[in-house]
Amino acid sequence: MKKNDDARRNSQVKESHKVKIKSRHFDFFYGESQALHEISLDIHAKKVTAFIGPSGCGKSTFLRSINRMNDVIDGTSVGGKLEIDGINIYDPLMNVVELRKRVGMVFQKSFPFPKSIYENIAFGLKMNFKLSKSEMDGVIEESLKKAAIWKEVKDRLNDSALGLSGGQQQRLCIARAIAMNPEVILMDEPCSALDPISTKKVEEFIAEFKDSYTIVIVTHNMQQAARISDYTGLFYMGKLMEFDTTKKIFNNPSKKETEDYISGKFG
Ligand SMILES: Nc1ncnc2c1ncn2[C@@H]1O[C@H](COP(=O)(O)OP(=O)(O)OP(=O)(O)O)[C@@H](O)[C@H]1O
Repeated sequence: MKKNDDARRNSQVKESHKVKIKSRHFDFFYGESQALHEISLDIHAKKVTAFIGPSGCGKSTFLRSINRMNDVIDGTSVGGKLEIDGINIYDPLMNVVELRKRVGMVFQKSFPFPKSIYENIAFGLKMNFKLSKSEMDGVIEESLKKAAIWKEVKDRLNDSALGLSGGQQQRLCIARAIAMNPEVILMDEPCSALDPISTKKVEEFIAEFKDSYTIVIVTHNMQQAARISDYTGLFYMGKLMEFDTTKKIFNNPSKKETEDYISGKFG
């Protein structure tokens, strides 16, 4: 009996370790205006989680809450609980710089620094790690390779990053994020400004490296959410309407609103 209990407890512990980010009754306010209401969900480690929903429903607000990107906006406040590895992200003792190292972000609009391709990645590395030149070169090459842009830039690392195409700039920003060796990568509509080929490259990056990172992506592209994610959450008017495996959400959602949104009846 004891053996069974131990086995069950061990499997429960293992199971709980798989949750990387845990949100319970999480509220978010811009001043007086409440943008998120009681968001409760588990984001699983080393899985891809997609957030979908009509414009203004709070997807980006929730995403940006995970690495406290919203802190820079005056007058914001939160309620409820948001944890990473069991630690409250909003604990006053949380080191936000460390948090953002662990939780990297790729934005809708890529914004490389007006520096060389090399410096775009080296900048953050120099600020955060003590690396020799050859170690730095190694990390930069590896990050650019993972982001599937190495072949295009390897002979022009000292050229300005602003000379790259939009799709290349977005992949450079992904390389910049992964160079910091994050545990979580937040992607806020990373493909919305990209052509289909660049979009495919970003999706290939996600598919290839999803076992190495916990990826959370906001997308308006329903097919993209269905293609690349393991879990999907539908936000609607600041609430989480439904959260489940992507398979369930797209094939057999529990709520009529989810079905209507997915089939394009509203949004
Ligand atoms: N900086 C801000 N100050 C005040 N209100 C904001 C701010 N940013 C967002 N909001 C409001 O919070 C709500 C949620 O916005 P959010 O950007 O999270 O939605 P979204 O689902 O990501 O939308 P979209 O798909 O259009 O990007 C909206 O009502 C929006 O107007």
